[in-house]
Amino acid sequence: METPKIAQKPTTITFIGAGNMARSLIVGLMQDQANVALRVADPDPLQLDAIRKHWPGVLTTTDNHEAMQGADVVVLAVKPQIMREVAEQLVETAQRSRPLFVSIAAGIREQALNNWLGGNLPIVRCMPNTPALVQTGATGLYANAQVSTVQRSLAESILRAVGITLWFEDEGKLDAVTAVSGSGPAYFFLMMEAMQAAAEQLGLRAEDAHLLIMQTALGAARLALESDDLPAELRRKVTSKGGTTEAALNVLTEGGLHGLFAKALQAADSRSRELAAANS
Ligand SMILES: NC(=O)C1=CN([C@@H]2O[C@H](COP(=O)(O)OP(=O)(O)OC[C@H]3O[C@@H](n4cnc5c(N)ncnc54)[C@H](OP(=O)(O)O)[C@@H]3O)[C@@H](O)[C@H]2O)C=CC1
Ligand SMILES: O=C(O)[C@@H]1CCC=N1
Repeated sequence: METPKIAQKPTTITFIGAGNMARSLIVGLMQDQANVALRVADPDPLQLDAIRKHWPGVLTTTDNHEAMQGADVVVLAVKPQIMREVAEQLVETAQRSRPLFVSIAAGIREQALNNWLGGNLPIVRCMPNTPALVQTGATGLYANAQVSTVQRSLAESILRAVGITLWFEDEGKLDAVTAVSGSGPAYFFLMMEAMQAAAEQLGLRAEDAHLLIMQTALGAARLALESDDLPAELRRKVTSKGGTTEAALNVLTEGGLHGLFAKALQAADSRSRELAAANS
């Protein structure tokens, strides 16, 4: 006879804000079939309708306070520029119910957020990325001193349901994480766009170019992840002396690709710090 499973109470997770990043996390979590009950609050009823249509089990509301009632975890997923206004409206509910807050906002420091929410609350700051949508996300996490061991595991299990996680003991490192993996998918998408345009200029049909580029990106990422070789060695293995790859790579290096990436990531890191300074 099959042993009956002990039904565990699902963890209630409330999302404040149902934009691009929150939806990636929500879809990833629903696909993971984790034992969670999701609630989502957003001012846009159309946004909420779209979520309910796909996931009828998700409770949606335009009222942030209602969504927070009895939640174990509250994910703050609004733009950094409006985080203060949103958080200050939640003080009463936050101090009464004291859930674990998880902020995904770029730049906003834990100390500032804690002050806006009334103080002395457990807060995990994290920097996820949109590939969470297909459970291939990468998230950097930082916990303040009020976060218990159980809450730390809880935050980690939520983000691990949609990809890999990495803890940082120094909150300042999250600016670099934002520049590398938070914004990172956009760099690869831009490269795909550029390769697509170039491939079409070479005479390939759009759909053929698209398929070749996507599979090559996937193959390169999987190879780099699974191989014992570092990317530099994998690159060398593609590059025959006097061949086609060498011709292309010369153009990219002479065009200053390394310097461009250094400047681009520096700009993202600086912007994250600026957002922190403007909201401290
Ligand atoms: N996009 C990404 O790849 C990543 C984003 N982040 C972070 O995630 C956060 C959200 O970014 P993103 O998803 O891109 O932005 P979006 O603008 O797509 O999402 C923000 C959502 O918050 C809603 N909102 C506005 N005001 C309120 C309010 N008072 N209460 C509840 N919800 C509200 C917005 O509604 P409306 O549109 O109607 O104003 C919108 O749906 C940011 O802090 C960002 O730094 C972190 C990692 C990656
Ligand atoms: O562009 C942004 O500010 C957010 C944070 C990382 C990705 N998107």
